[in-house]
Amino acid sequence: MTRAAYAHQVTNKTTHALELRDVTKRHGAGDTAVTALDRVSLSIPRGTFTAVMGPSGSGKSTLLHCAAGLDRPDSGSVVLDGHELTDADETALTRLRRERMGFVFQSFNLVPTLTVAQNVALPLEFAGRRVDGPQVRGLLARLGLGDRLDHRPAELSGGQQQRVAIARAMLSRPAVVFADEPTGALDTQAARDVLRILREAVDAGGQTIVMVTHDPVAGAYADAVVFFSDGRIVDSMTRPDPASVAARMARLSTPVPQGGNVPAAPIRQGGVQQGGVQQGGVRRGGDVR
Ligand SMILES: Nc1ncnc2c1ncn2[C@@H]1O[C@H](COP(=O)(O)OP(=O)(O)OP(=O)(O)O)[C@@H](O)[C@H]1O
Repeated sequence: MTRAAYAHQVTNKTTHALELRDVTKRHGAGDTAVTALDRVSLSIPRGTFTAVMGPSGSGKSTLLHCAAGLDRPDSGSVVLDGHELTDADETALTRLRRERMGFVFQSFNLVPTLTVAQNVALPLEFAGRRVDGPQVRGLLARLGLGDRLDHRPAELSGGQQQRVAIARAMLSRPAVVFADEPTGALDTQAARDVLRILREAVDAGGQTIVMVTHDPVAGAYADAVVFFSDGRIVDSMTRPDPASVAARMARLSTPVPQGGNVPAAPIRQGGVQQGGVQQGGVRRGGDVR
């Protein structure tokens, strides 16, 4: 999908693949309780690539876990592909994860005893769905792994293993692919290859990707970057470039001087809408909860 089509699509609210409304999640109890997500609202249109960034401990993983039904929010709503996750029981959540979500992790999480082709087919087999052999081979060939079908993960480079994991996540064309630091364990060239593949999956394949990353270069491959700090969305950026993302991250990571305020970048409310990451927390004055 072109960026113009992306901008057009966000005007239609029914096209959201994922919607979080006022999601709050606390970890622990009593004096040691941590509010990892503090009334977070976020809408992700279908066919878009969103990066989630922020300092360590800002709530990114908790967001991903709540969005994928791996963690239950204390309050608020999570709707994925039209299904409310917060009401669903464990069986329903497992089915939703198998049928409508794909996952890509930093550490690839391939099964070492299975071949590349078997790893890619595994989620469909778990879901009891027919595996289309030519489709698996075609997908792996497009990802440059056509001659690696019968290899085991240990016989592949890190970049190749991550491409297998991407094929595994995308084979069933899930409503949302969640990627948690997908380039974190890769060298620069392999990371670029993986990011290009993710970008292509959105542009040519119409996939929806939500990616947590610390890397401004990776974030710049997305259509929009959402910045977290202390469990809240504090900014977003459309058409990101590495320098702007790095500058914003640097400001978020700057410790607050005693009695002082963190210098905040102006929130570009129009830009938020255009980029398709719609935040329920945008107030009239343009600041974000
Ligand atoms: N299971 C848990 N029990 C207690 N506190 C937790 C738990 N998981 C996360 N936290 C706390 O919640 C806050 C948000 O954590 P989270 O892992 O979501 O942050 P993050 O932005 O993903 O961090 P990182 O970039 O370091 O992975 C942190 O203060 C963290 O210490």
